[in-house]
Amino acid sequence: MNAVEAAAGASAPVQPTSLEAQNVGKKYGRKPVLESVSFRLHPGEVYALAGPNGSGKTTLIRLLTGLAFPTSGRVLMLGHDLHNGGYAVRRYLGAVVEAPAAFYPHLTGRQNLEMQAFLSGLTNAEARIREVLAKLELLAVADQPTGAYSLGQRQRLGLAAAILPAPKVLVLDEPTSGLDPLGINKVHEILAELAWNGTAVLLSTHHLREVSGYADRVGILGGGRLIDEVTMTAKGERYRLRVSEPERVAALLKTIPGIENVTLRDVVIVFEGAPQTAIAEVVREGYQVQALERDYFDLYDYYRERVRNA
Ligand SMILES: Nc1ncnc2c1ncn2[C@@H]1O[C@H](COP(=O)(O)OP(=O)(O)OP(=O)(O)O)[C@@H](O)[C@H]1O
Repeated sequence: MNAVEAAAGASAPVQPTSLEAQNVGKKYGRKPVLESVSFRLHPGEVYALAGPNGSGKTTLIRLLTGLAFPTSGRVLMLGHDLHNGGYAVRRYLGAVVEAPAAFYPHLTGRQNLEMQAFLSGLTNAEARIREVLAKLELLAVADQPTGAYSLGQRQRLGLAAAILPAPKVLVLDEPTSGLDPLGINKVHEILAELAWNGTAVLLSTHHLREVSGYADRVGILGGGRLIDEVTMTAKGERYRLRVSEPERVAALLKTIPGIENVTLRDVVIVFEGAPQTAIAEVVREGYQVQALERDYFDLYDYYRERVRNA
């Protein structure tokens, strides 16, 4: 076992971080496109990158996959510096950058995957190729030249090629662009399943509501900086409260131990923590409670606010 295999966790008791950006920056000429971006991704986690057009998602993905060099900082894949000596770990990477991926148009989908398998050193890949074609619902067109594929079919073949060698790290730039609604769902299902089986998945996306169902963290890029990182699994239970004097009650709630992140949205108070504690105190202080309900976290709303206020 060589050092790379050891780092990839072949028999090591503790798996290293799958993918890590450490203060990554990128300039084109004098223009900074990314500044000091840091995050970590572990095996089995899904990290979604969101951000407005031009915020730097594709640039970051090019750096994370070794297609471009950072101007500052470094990228670690499976514990190795991807741009400095750690080139061999790329064999554990599956990626689609600048989708849809390019294919030989005169070859069929299956032949393109056979070529990919050969280049990746996969032997006896026939069954695996059939498996990924079935997973991406491409068996019906598998023996047609890819030059005749629709955008959505090429997009799905790109993902099939990326997952063919069962990568430990999967990085995808907008894998659902150009897909119909059922295709979008299918791709998200596949990514969730891959993560469930241990693959670390990073994707850039504009489909916030879909990824919020299974992403562990969502990084929000704005103007080349990671302006926020939302941990989806740790989202506390939140409540919406309507009362007679919202501003005073919001101020009161902020003083109660265990009640956190109190905000006022117009006349509605949103807070995290035990609702019984909050209501008991509000009533004791003589305010009238008009309504109390669960506030489900909406990543899209949160993102809109965050980007607007960045
Ligand atoms: N090769 C390049 N040379 C100069 N500037 C570049 C280059 N590539 C990207 N940029 C600039 O970097 C910024 C970020 O671009 P990038 O494509 O990474 O954004 P994005 O978030 O992926 O956008 P979109 O959502 O539209 O795909 C843009 O201002 C873009 O013009």
